[in-house]
Amino acid sequence: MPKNLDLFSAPAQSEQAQAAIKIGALRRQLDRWAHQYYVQDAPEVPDAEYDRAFRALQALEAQFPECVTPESPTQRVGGAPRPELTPVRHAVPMLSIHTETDVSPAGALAFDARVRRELGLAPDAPPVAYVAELKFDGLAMNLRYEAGALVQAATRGDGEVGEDVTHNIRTIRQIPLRLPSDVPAILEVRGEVYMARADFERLNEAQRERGQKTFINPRNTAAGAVRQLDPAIAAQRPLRFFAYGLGEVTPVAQGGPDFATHFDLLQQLKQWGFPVAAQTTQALGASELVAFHERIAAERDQLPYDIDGVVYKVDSLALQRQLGFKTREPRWAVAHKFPAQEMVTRIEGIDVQVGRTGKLTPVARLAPVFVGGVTVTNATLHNLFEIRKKGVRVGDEVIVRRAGDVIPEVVGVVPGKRPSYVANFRMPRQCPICGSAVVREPGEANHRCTGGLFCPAQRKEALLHFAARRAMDIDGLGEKLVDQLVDGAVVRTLPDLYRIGLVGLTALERMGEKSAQNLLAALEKSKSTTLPRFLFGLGIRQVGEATAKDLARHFGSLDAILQASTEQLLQVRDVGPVVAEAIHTFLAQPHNVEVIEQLRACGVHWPEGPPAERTQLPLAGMTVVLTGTLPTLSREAAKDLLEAAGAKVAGSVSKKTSYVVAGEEAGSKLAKAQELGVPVLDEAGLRALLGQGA
Ligand SMILES: NC(=O)c1ccc[n+]([C@@H]2O[C@H](COP(=O)([O-])OP(=O)(O)OC[C@H]3O[C@@H](n4cnc5c(N)ncnc54)[C@H](O)[C@@H]3O)[C@@H](O)[C@H]2O)c1
Ligand SMILES: [Zn+2]
Repeated sequence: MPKNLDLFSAPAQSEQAQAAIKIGALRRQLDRWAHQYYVQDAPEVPDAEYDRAFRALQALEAQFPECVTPESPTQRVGGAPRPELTPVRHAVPMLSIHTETDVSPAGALAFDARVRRELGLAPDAPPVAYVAELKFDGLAMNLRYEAGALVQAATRGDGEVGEDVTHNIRTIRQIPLRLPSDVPAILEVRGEVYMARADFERLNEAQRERGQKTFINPRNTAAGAVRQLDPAIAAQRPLRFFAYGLGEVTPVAQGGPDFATHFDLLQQLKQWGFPVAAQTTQALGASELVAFHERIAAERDQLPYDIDGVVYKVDSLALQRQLGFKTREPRWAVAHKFPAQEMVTRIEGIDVQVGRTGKLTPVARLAPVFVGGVTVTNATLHNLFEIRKKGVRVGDEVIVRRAGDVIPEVVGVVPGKRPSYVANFRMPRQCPICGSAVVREPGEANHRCTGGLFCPAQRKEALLHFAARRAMDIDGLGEKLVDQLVDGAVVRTLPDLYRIGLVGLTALERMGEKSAQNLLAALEKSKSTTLPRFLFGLGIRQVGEATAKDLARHFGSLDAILQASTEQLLQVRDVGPVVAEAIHTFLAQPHNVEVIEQLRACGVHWPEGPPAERTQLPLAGMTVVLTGTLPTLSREAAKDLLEAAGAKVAGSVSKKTSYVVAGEEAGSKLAKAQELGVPVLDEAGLRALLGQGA
């Protein structure tokens, strides 16, 4: 195409005008995001998204330097301080750090090359000494000590003026309030306040249980806590600290410390009682920086806190001074990032998974996204309430977080990107695995499958629970064997357990004839049980050992329980509406009743009696304490017998104790009984009391 010289006589002009429009748009976008991030502690987009726009702006400004203004986000640090907090002017500005976003070793090579060039080093000059550190993902803090006492803690703010947050920082145990006597008169320690991942997960778990809004990530949670007005709230958020540098310090001429290297300075900080990350190390030349980056990238998931990269600093403080600063960043340091732990992607669908305990978890199917170093296609949405709170719908662009070995989760929706109308997600009313009714108990955030024993998703858990010592007490039926039995389709439901024969068992891998015989004997023995153990073993939600005992005592027989209405269930001691409803729902599922009938048909049996309402139990009102080892009865068995007879079994002896049953090696409880004059029985005496003869 021939050039039209007339029409394009001023191409630079229009190109620049176009660039100016783009620059304006990027700055507005970045300013909005930075406000949400730095001032509100509630980012709208992941860092990777912010960084991309930031780099686009930097590239345009590099091309059109006349468009650069001091207000541009590329020329400034952080965000405006919160007006409710007292402003603090930093004695030494708190800067940003130049970021190498190239996650390959090239990032370190580029930094080393720049340092060498700026120091005017010849190509054959020896390698530069660096310190390699972790880049903690928290918020920067300046701790000012005067005469060894913490007098002020301030955030970075816009780098010149930060916020006074001393009231909150005092609640962080890792930050010393007093320093040893050898510290300089003025000492400002700089470092990062952060929240450990496990603490963050626990905090969110608690929020979820209370049906309250969850936090997006540890960084913003830590920043939000530090910038609270109320120190009580900050004190409830478990915050931690790592030191990585200094601010103002008493000058050498006035007796201040004279460090030669950054590394020496960090060692001194450690001595004075500040936490310094163990990974911090000296590194010689670009090759050792690359090795550090690789090593930490591999360790990153195992670290107990989030890092978003590593930081390299020129070790010699003299060389640092020689290199100096650019507008917003030192020339002697660089941040070398790792793959982002939060990314934006689209939700293509929402599936529902059923866990081992019957909990239904909505899981987002995602357009594949590279996050936290792996490609992620699914992320948990936790439960229906989380979905509603976050306003997540299919088709939405969402922020996905994957940090450490925590399962990837959807933390929020990117606003303003929703496609045309999409219906709200609904929980299925039937379990997607077994078709049983799905319920949500009052006050619970989670939906659950009521299938219990019948639900394949819950089979292994149900079998283990049934076999447990306090339930049917099937010796030798542990996790590994249950896995084998279920995975090999040998056992589908509880009654199948009593149908496996020697042939079926010895066919299993690693199962010798002797162990098979032992298991069969244990199964046979378990058939003779008690009603409370059997009820507990069924794994009905809300029915623990104590409730199982109350139910058995109250109704006397299984059939009476099976026929009980919710109202009748409510008459049982300690059974409230939630428990009654759980029992009723369980027993209303025909397949659960079927399992019970089959177990009885297999020979599982227990002594039954008349309901407690009509007969006064022989030991009602008595309190008995067990101590020492009885000749034939186990502690559990003695307790079962006593409770079945209406006695209460207590853990300590008092004046109100009716009897102490003492076996061999009885200790202080026996002594106490004698001291208080409480009657003491041996096993024979116990059996007599129970009316079973000696
Ligand atoms: N998601 C958003 O909307 C949004 C908005 C604004 C900024 N951001 C994010 O904030 C970051 C940019 O902010 P920045 O200018 O504060 O730079 P930066 O956070 O990338 O680097 C400077 C900071 O690193 C921290 N740091 C951690 N370990 C350190 C160590 N060992 N030595 C020294 N400093 C260490 C300090 O707090 C320091 O202030 C980017 O990651 C950006 O993505 C995100
Ligand atoms: Zn189910």
